[in-house]
Amino acid sequence: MFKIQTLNNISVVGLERLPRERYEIASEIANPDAILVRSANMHDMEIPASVKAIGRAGAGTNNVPVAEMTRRGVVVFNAPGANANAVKELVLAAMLMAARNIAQAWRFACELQGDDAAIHEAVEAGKKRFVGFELPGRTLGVVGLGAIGVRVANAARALGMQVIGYDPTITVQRAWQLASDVKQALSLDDLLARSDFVTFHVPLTDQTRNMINAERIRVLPKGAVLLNFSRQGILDDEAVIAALDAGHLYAYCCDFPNNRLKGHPRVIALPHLGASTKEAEDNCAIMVADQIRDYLEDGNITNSVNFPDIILARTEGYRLTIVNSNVPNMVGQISTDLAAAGLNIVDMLNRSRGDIAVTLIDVDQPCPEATLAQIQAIDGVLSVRQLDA
Ligand SMILES: NC(=O)c1ccc[n+]([C@@H]2O[C@H](COP(=O)([O-])OP(=O)(O)OC[C@H]3O[C@@H](n4cnc5c(N)ncnc54)[C@H](O)[C@@H]3O)[C@@H](O)[C@H]2O)c1
Ligand SMILES: O=C(O)[C@H](O)COP(=O)(O)O
Repeated sequence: MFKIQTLNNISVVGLERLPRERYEIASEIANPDAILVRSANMHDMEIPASVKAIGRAGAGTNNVPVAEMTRRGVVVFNAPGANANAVKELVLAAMLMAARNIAQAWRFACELQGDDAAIHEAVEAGKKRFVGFELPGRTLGVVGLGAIGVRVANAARALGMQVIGYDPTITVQRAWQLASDVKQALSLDDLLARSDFVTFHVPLTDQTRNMINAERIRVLPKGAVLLNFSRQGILDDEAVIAALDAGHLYAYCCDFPNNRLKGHPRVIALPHLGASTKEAEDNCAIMVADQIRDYLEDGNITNSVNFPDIILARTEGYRLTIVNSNVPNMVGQISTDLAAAGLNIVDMLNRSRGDIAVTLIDVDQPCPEATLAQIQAIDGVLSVRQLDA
């Protein structure tokens, strides 16, 4: 029986991928084998030694102590692209809300007083305060052309906007998906100088934290709109508010309200709704549940943010999953221990990523506890598991 701890609400259709006869799932459970999480902050929690895998039912893993988990041999999965359409749709909605002053106009309409004739009169007198502008011909700068950024860029092209992208580490797959008339910015400043709207779709890292500060905002044309549906911390909120107050920025739309942003007349701050659609929640939960199950039951790894992909079809016999440092002679030492125990290797695969390597070994008989302990004791081995036949 595998034990799964959930730190946030995870869609039921995902949890149903983990059959009840093999999985016990609860928000509080002793010695879990794996943790399923959305945005709960795991940096300050004690992660039990029993944990072998963490599944982030979403994209960003900045709430998970990934480096520490790597040192412990714990695989961290996410659900790349599973919520990208949901975020794209919210970004488009926010662009339209900013361009047409929808939040301010709606607030105005909600506060109208008097009988219907008085309201009608106030509407016709007041609507001139909310005159907006249209999107075709305006330029959208997209920073980060991954699963979300590419979808936003292509949708903006379909709305008649000019689109410029900036992503120094774009993958070949994403470059293929991008509409061919999306222009490439030479640098972040090049993109900022040419954009009426700028939207950010990068992970929060030491490199992206505060990538938009007061100096960078000055590079933007007057009247630009910034959109942050990526993470709090990528833009310097104080600098954004100062630029809004000075009239340099037209509006700021984001998914991360705080005391400074909420209530500001030129800020549309939503309550982290980017991935909050039924479709996205289901997609993310299904993806990570399948990945966790494949790892716990068969040692296979897909969509990990810290471990290599490794997939070895299960045929017969017993499987060992070994996580070790990516240094010479690990496989040699492991096979020597197996040979000494008289075990025959039926199939084997080794994959590495950075400092970490994973070895899957299928053997014809169960591996004795003493041999497992011997392998675990090899310098550089982080974890050893024997999986059921
Ligand atoms: N608001 C929400 O609910 C919500 C939902 C999903 C994702 N997100 C956030 O959006 C981020 C992006 O999600 P995604 O699914 O597109 O991820 P992704 O990994 O598919 O794409 C991220 C892209 O950013 C690029 N990048 C990294 N550093 C960069 C830099 N300094 N400059 C320019 N580009 C850079 C990468 O090369 C990659 O192409 C997530 O990490 C998460 O923080 C928020
Ligand atoms: O990185 C993500 O996928 C989003 O921020 C979604 O977070 P959520 O799962 O808490 O909605």
